[in-house]
Amino acid sequence: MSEATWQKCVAHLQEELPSQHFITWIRPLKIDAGEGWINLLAPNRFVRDWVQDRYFARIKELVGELSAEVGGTEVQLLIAERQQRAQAQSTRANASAPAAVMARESVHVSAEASRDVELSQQLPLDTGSEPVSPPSAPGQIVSANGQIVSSSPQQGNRQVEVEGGIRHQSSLMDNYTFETFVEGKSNQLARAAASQVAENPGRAYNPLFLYGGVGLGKTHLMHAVGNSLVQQNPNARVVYLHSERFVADMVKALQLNAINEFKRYYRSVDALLIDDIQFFSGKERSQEEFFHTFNALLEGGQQMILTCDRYPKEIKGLEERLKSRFGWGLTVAVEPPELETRVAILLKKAEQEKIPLPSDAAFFIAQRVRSNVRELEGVLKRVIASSRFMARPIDIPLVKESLKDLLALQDKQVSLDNIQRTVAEYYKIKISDLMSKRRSRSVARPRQLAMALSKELTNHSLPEIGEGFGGRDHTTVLHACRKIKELRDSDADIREDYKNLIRLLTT
Ligand SMILES: Nc1ncnc2c1ncn2[C@@H]1O[C@H](COP(=O)(O)OP(=O)(O)OP(=O)(O)O)[C@@H](O)[C@H]1O
Repeated sequence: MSEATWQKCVAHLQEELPSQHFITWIRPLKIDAGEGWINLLAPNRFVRDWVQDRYFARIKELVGELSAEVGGTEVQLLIAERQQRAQAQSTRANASAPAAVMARESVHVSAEASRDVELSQQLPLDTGSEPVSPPSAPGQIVSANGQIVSSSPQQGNRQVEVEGGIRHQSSLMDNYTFETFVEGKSNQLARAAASQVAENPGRAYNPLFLYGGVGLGKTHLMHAVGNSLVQQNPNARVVYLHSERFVADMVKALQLNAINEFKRYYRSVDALLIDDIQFFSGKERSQEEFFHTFNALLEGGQQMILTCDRYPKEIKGLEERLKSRFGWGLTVAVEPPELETRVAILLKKAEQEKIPLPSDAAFFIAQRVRSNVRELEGVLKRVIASSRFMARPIDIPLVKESLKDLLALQDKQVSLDNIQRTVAEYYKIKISDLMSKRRSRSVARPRQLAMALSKELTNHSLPEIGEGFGGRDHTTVLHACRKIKELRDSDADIREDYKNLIRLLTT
């Protein structure tokens, strides 16, 4: 392999890649070549890993084609850091241990890097306020023509075919769209805010901060915005990553003295989506870096969407200045979906799977799986699997059969007694008050709540519940359920009480 052939390869890459990517990753490569082998020498381990992960396959392909054109033999390609040259040569001399060996090594480096911040805190602090400049890309996944940039390969991992012929991975989950997101009271505001952001990135709400418990659709909404931005503008540089990945990238960049590339990369995006920012908690160096990134993006009018499992002010170990900045845009809660939304989600997911799901079966499942949507999806998958396995259509008997263990556990946990005891304790009244005929508000409201909870959390029929509450008629129970539903919409205290009681009874 001659220098001239390598230069041809470089020329191809220059055409295929966005210029900033070419300048950052390809141009610094030097070669060391001989008959039948070529060793790419990267200035540091960081560039080596990056090229290894994103460009190596394409380079290999080009080198093969170009050597064949000049009648050369098969070329063995390696990549190493410049200082590892001797080692790489000895590897080469010893055996044919090319790309794969190096590739494995790069995976190892990433894992090492995620050891996090204890290490990074010993490293020099760079307050980093240099201007935004063209992208380079630590630990990220970049499309060949820059049209999608995303991160965190453990996410979507879908292959994207892009102009220029290089295949890259993008981690925007393409099924997490607005179309596949079911709207209900619990997520209405978050859904509306996300659509606004998708329509007016950088202007509507910046940052958009979504918070709420696990598995409630925050990540889904975030990706929906990202997908929408890319759909509207295929050149939009949308970066999605988990906050742990941000930390790991930063640690790695510090270790490898490539912090400026790290900064440039994160500050050059059109939209930065960071999931589960509670992981920044206690990681001071990452917070420092993120703070500067945050400011640069905000100043540049680039959109940020952040998710967290709690309200920003409640994140312990997070700097006050970050907490206050998170509130500069819009902070919206995503709540656990109510029964009707759970049913709608199940029906939608079944439709996506092209499996008929009768609404009574959907209702049956939704009444029993209340904690979050991820769990709901898991249960539906189980039911679908049973249906396929037994070659039977989904109906309530099949659902009961496939969820036998789960239902048995639930029946044990939530009983009328349990509900009555919990409600009485919560309102500091006597259980006998719940059974009594007393009509004063301080007793009647808790009683109605307890009845509504019994309908929601147990499999008892209305007459059975009435019976369990001092022998009342089923219409009284029905009235209680309707009243509580109405109050949950109009009265914040009742809404809060209901939510707290559900939590007390189900966790
Ligand atoms: N309203 C919804 N409509 C359709 N699917 C939903 C909805 N809410 C959640 N999901 C689905 O539930 C699963 C979990 O959602 P997601 O990962 O977005 O939750 P999350 O709030 O980000 O949770 P975590 O904090 O655990 O990451 C996903 O498969 C998502 O598609």
